[in-house]
Parts: sequence; C-alpha cells; structure tokens
Amino acid sequence: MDSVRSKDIQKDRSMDRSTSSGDDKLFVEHCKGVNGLERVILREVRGASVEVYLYGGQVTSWKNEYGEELLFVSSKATFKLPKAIRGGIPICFPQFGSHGSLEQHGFARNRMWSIDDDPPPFPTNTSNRAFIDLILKHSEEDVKIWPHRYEFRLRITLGPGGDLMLTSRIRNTNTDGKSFAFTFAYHTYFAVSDISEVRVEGLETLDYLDNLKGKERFTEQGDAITFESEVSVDKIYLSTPTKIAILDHERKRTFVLRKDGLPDAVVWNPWDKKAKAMTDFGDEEYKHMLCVEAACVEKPIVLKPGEEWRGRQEISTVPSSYCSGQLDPKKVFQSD
Ligand SMILES: O=P(O)(O)OC[C@H]1O[C@@H](O)[C@H](O)[C@@H](O)[C@@H]1O
Repeated sequence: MDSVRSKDIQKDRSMDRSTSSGDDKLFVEHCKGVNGLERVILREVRGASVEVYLYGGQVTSWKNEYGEELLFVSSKATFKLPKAIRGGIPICFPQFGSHGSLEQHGFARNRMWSIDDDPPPFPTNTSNRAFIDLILKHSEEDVKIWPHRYEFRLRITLGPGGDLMLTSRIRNTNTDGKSFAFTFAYHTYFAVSDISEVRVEGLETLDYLDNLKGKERFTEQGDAITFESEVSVDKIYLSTPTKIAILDHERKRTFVLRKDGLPDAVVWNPWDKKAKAMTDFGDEEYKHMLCVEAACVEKPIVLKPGEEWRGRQEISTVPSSYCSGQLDPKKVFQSD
C-alpha cells in the first residue's frame, strides 16, 4: 500500500550502514533479561533508555533522562512463556481483545520475535541512532490457528529527545492469493502517580464501544475523561484524533500520544475487582497505571497478497503545570 520513493531508499541504505559501526553499541545493547530472555536496551546520549524483549516484541521499560520509569510493568509480571508480559507495550495482533475467534489479543504478544538484521528500506530521521528492528513471521503452528502467511516488521526507536516511536509494517505474504483481515493495538501501559489524578484529553464527545456492556456503542459526554467512579473502564473510542494527551496532575507530567494508521484508541483500567482476579497483577496496582492504546478495532485492516500496512505510535512527555483550557493536545505539541 505504501510506496517508498527511491530517494528515501538511498537515504535509508546509508543510514543502515552507519548503524553497524562500533560506537552504535553505545546506543543498542543486546543482553539477557528476566529469566534469561533475550533483551535489547536502547540508550540515548542524554540518558533516556528503552528495554525491549524479543518475547512478544515487547517494550518493557521507557525511562526519561532522569532515569524515571514512564511505563508500568506489574510486580507480578511472569516473563515466562506462554503468558504475555503484564505491562510495557504488548502488541495485539492479529486480533484485538475478543473481537474474533483467536485467543484474547492475538498471538504476537506471546511469540518469540527475531532481530531483523536486514530490514527493507525505511524512511527515518537520520539523527535517530537508538533503534532496533524486529520481525515476526508465521510459523507452521500458527498457520493452523490463523491460516495466513505474513511478515510483521517492528521498528522501535528512542529519539534524541527521549521520544519512543514504534512503527509496524505488516505484509501479506500468502501464496494462495488470499487476502487477510486483522485488528491491532499498541497496548501501552502508562505509569501514573494516582489514577484519580489523571485526565485524558482528545477523546471527549467521541463515540465508543463499551467492552463492559457487550461492546454497545455510546457517545462520551462532558469534558476530558477522568477516573473517579471506582469502576473499571474498558472503552474503545472510535475515529479519534491523531493526538491524545494523558495528564498526570500529581506528577506534573503529560504524556502525548501521536498515532498514524490507527483510527481507534482503547482506554483501560481494571480497577480493584478485576485487578484481584488477575494473577499477574497486584491488587493495588490499578492505581498506578492507565492503558491508552493506539488501535484499529472497529474496521479491520484488509491486505491482499503483497500489500503492506503501516501503523505508527509515538509517545513523548512534557512537563504539565497547565490548567484547564491550556490542555489542548495541539498546544502540547507546539511547545515540543
Ligand atoms: O488480560 P489481557 O488479556 O492482557 O487484557 C487486558 C485488557 O486489555 C484491554 O485492551 C482490553 O480492552 C480489556 O478488555 C482487557 O481486559
């Protein structure tokens, strides 16, 4: 679907060569993580870092230049196959949630991904040195549950300013002429000081499907979304703007999420009852996390053989000591 111009191809090739030089070890370190699982650490000169597990192709840590953790990972996360790691940024593919016949959130989050040493050209900003390319392909086992061949390439980049970018490129490699359809999400767990101090801006007045009410469609009323009603929240906002802001008043920090190719956004917090029912989640941890997920759920993406889809999420933080009215996500970006 996306065509890449030859100029971009040349630029990318020269960049890909530069990333194999010795000093790039400063930016990309390969090591073992919890339970001996393969892990990659991306570092930027000012001190920001990102950790990625090949298990699930999953980001499990994103720290700013002061070493503060910006993502939530449960203290009870197992880091053990076949359970997905609870926290960070699980990849939901080829199915979001229970919207289909596959296991919840699809299988990409509990498969072992590989490093993609020779990714096809990729138009990127040449100042980005800290990035890793991962790939997941169909296995003969998976073809039995989802009868399609695909190549899923994931580039994870830590920008010089500490921004975290994830770009997915999914290609239909079926040889039987069949198209396939999938739904998708970057299931990002943001770390927050106290859920009752958090507001989400950019989703007000939109339609959403309520997962807790049989996926029925409603329209969000009122101002920005807050979490004080002492019940779990599990909503799929439809056709959302490309920028969403998550404001943590207590910590005076705003997360800014930008997305492309992903029209929907899921907001999830399990609250206390569901938290207690999850074996890999602490009873009180719901207070310190909020999932805001760039997603494509309502209208599945359909790819013909040879076609490729791209979906991108970029997250960054800005200090927030704003008061209401200044919280327009566009303004947050302009000050970036
Ligand atoms: O426990 P899981 O499979 O990781 O899912 C967690 C939650 O993920 C959210 O994205 C879904 O909207 C919720 O319905 C779900 O409960």
